[in-house]
Amino acid sequence: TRSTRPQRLLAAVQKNATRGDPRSVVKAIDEFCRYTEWAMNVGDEKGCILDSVVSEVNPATVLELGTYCGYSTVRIATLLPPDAKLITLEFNPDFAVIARQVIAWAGQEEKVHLVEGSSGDLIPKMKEQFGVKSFDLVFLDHWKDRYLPDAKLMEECGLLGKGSVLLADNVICPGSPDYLDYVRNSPKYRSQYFKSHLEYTKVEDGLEKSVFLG
Ligand SMILES: CNc1ncnc2c1ncn2[C@@H]1O[C@H](/C=C/CNC(=O)c2cc(-c3ccc(F)cc3)cc(O)c2O)[C@H](F)[C@H]1O
Ligand SMILES: [Mg+2]
Repeated sequence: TRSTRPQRLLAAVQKNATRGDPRSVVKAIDEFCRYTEWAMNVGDEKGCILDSVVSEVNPATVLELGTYCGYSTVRIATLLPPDAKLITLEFNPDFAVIARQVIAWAGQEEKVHLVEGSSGDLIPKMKEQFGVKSFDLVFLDHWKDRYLPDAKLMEECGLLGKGSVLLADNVICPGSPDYLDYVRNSPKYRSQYFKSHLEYTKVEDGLEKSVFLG
């Protein structure tokens, strides 16, 4: 039967990227998505904004919601110190299988813990099961209607400390209006919009960076 888009993306990585070289993995995916087949990775333009926020926060613990093929997982992991931990959640097993191989090709397995399951089920287990006290950085890139409920769930589970940073993809396209309204108007957050474009297109999109004030 016909291959899936993630399978074709992985094949492009294994064909064009150098094993153990994360930058070549990122470049191979961006070229595949720009010139062969679009896929919903954060991409190169928004990826640079992601990189600058990761470098600024210099997080010891990171949570990513929505691994997909592992593109942003690799971008983030590459910038983390060796003892830092990146937990990424993905509930589609077919995507998880691909993401694990992309992360391995980039040589980032040590820093990445890909957990299969739903954020709604796993967030409440972060403390006891993964020994996480709080997350220094959370990258939200899963179903857009789940950004708000999961942000509130992380608050309720005590996973956000003073200074924790939420960075959300796609706040314009496809958009997450209820989340945007919440973080921009809640006294618990200081929020900032980074205008950019939808990956590999000229359509407007952007990232919202929201610092939890505790
Ligand atoms: C709900 N809890 C979840 N827990 C674990 N994994 C999850 C959960 N929910 C989803 N996943 C997992 O996270 C991923 C979901 C990514 C969704 N992303 C998008 O839809 C998305 C869409 C566009 C887009 C823009 C314009 C257009 F014309 C078409 C598409 C652009 C983007 O950058 C996106 O990120 C994965 F697929 C799903 O299994
Ligand atoms: Mg996205």
